[in-house]
Amino acid sequence: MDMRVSDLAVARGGVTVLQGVSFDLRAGQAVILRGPNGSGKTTLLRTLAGLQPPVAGTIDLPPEAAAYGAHADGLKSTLTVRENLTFWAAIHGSDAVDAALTGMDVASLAHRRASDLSAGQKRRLGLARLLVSGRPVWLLDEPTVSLDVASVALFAGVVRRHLGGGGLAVIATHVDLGLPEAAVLDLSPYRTRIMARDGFDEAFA
Ligand SMILES: Nc1ncnc2c1ncn2[C@@H]1O[C@H](COP(=O)(O)OP(=O)(O)OP(=O)(O)O)[C@@H](O)[C@H]1O
Repeated sequence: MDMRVSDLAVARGGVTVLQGVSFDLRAGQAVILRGPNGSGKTTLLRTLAGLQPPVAGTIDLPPEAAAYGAHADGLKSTLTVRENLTFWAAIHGSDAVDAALTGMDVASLAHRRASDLSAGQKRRLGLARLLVSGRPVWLLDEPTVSLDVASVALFAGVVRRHLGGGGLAVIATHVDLGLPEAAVLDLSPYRTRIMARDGFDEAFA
């Protein structure tokens, strides 16, 4: 599985925020997206995930290949941890619930309702969803928000194993994940002039 992004332009609220974004990822490779707040990282990830169309350019990636880990954890609050993963496993036709519970260290919380978890525990459960998706391309938006140092390291290990198994990852993050093997793509040069000059307040006024 390869992913090729060519000359991509993406928009939010009708305003083009990034243009001319190109990168290639092969099996086992990851890229970290960097850029200041409001520079378009989430918009780019949403576009890569097929949630919104590009303004221009191409994304060579079948939408069903990608798992999108959004800012929000997307949990079913009334279901337990195990039920949440079982729900997603059924959707993806996966039997990896136990592996996901262990992988993101939520096995001891398996019978707790998602609504009763701490922010960091919810985030770990949200990331465990990636493991049951079985999808090769992970598109992750600030995956380590709310995670403590140990959980960031755990997550880095999960990503590394995913890459080791031939997976791909595109990760927007402001923190150092401890993945030195990942390429870094600074989005600043691709910000459109209106975004770079006026900032988002003006652009969306
Ligand atoms: N729903 C929306 N409607 C209109 N504009 C939006 C919407 N959501 C975000 N924007 C604007 O689109 C631009 C890009 O936002 P985006 O969320 O992609 O940036 P980001 O790089 O992910 O930021 P952050 O680092 O703060 O998460 C920003 O100027 C933002 O204000």
